[in-house]
Amino acid sequence: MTDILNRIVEVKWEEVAAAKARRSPASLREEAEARRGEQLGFERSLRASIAAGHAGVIAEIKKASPSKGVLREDFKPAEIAESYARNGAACLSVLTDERFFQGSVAHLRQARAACELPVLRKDFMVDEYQVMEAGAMGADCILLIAACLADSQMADLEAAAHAIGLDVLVEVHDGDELDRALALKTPLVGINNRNLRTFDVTLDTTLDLLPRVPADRLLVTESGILGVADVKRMRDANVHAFLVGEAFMRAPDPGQALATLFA
Ligand SMILES: O=C(O)c1ccccc1NCC(=O)[C@H](O)[C@H](O)COP(=O)(O)O
Repeated sequence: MTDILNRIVEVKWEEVAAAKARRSPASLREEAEARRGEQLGFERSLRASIAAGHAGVIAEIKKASPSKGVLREDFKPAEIAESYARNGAACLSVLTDERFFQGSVAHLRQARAACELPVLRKDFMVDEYQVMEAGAMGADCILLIAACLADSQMADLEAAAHAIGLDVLVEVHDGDELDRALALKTPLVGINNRNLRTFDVTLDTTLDLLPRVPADRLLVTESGILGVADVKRMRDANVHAFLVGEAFMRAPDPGQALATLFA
């Protein structure tokens, strides 16, 4: 049976083909290249927050997810972004996938315009066209998920992102994916505590892989950070960068939830 990750990737290829028919890759690349230099420095902002003694929080803006359904009915990306910025987020992560997460490019644009924080385009990248879209829409960073990319695809997508000024967060879930991610140039390595095929979540994923992450990489623990005990467990293990979605999206004031979680 096709698992959800395979299904998402199939849909992404369909979307890319349709998008290329609407607008040529050359025209899109021109717009992305014209925006080179406008990026706010995703990695820089994370590192600055940590160097200042805070957690480096990538605060996510997502309306829904395949594992949890709708997380937030009252969904206003600009207000959420502004609240995150006021409450100490280092960066934003905005879902742009429509089919599975009810996200959109408009959400990213609204969030980016509402504050000064750098933004990750959170989507399932399979083709360089999507990287150019990210640059053109004003993203500062893209996500590469090792579970759905071959080595050569990851390297090509990373090179395309760097060429237009975007940072890259490479996401892994096990030792094999980590080895493959470490062959890339990017220092940003996300360890996803959620298995994207089964949806099982355990923070042990980060703790188990942590000793294998070289000191020159910036490790981001992703998913399943729900309470102060989770944050403490990670900080005690010397993990200082976090990608958090659900815990904030379910709160009446997402920024206030961030401040409480990382007090
Ligand atoms: O969240 C899902 O259900 C999901 C399913 C399939 C692929 C990716 C998925 N989520 C993406 C993420 O990893 C999270 O949005 C992100 O790490 C934040 O996680 P959380 O704090 O648990 O919302």
